[in-house]
Amino acid sequence: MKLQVALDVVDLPAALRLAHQVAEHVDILELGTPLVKSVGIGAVSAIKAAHPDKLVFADLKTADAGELEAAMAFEAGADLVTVMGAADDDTVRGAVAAGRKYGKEVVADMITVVEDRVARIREVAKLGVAFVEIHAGLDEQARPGYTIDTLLEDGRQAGVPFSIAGGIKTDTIAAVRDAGATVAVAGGAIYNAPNPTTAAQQLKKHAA
Ligand SMILES: O=C(CO)[C@H](O)[C@H](O)COP(=O)(O)O
Repeated sequence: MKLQVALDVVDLPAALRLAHQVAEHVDILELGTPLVKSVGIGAVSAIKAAHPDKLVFADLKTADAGELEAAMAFEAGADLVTVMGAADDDTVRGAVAAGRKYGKEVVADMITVVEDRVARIREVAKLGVAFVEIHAGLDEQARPGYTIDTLLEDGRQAGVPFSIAGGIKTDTIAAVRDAGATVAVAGGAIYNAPNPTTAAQQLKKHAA
């Protein structure tokens, strides 16, 4: 299972600093949606230039104009880009078409899809995405009683390649691996840690 760090900071120096602190222990460097909105698509190029040996993931969460937005990320140097799994099928198809053109990959982010999630995961998988990200966003995580258990159960049932995002920590990452995820995404557990390097190292260790 790969470890993906979500660089959920809002300025480029902070993103470069965090990437530098954790790169040794992670496989994928994700530019979080707020970072891209704050800095612009050029942030993708800056992270890729600093870490050409890492997969760079642009979390655009595209909701429309899939081909155009995915192409922007790939032109900037992204290896993977997200499109909303809740978007129109043609938006997902458009992003996938851009992926084929650039030889890069598209991930369907299932954030906000809660009802019939397994059925929608299977539908978007057929549209040609590399994998789906089964995801509880920060607002959902903040609700009382939140756990990642339903994400893991849907991953087990879906029967397609998936990643998990939703507040993964050192005490839950092994369950993510055991559910069969190809990628575990961790944001807050790393960027909120007193020592992000140690946090990334510990997550990688618990995922092994
Ligand atoms: O895309 C995101 C929020 O929409 C986050 O990057 C993702 O949820 C990972 O961060 P965390 O581990 O803090 O949940």
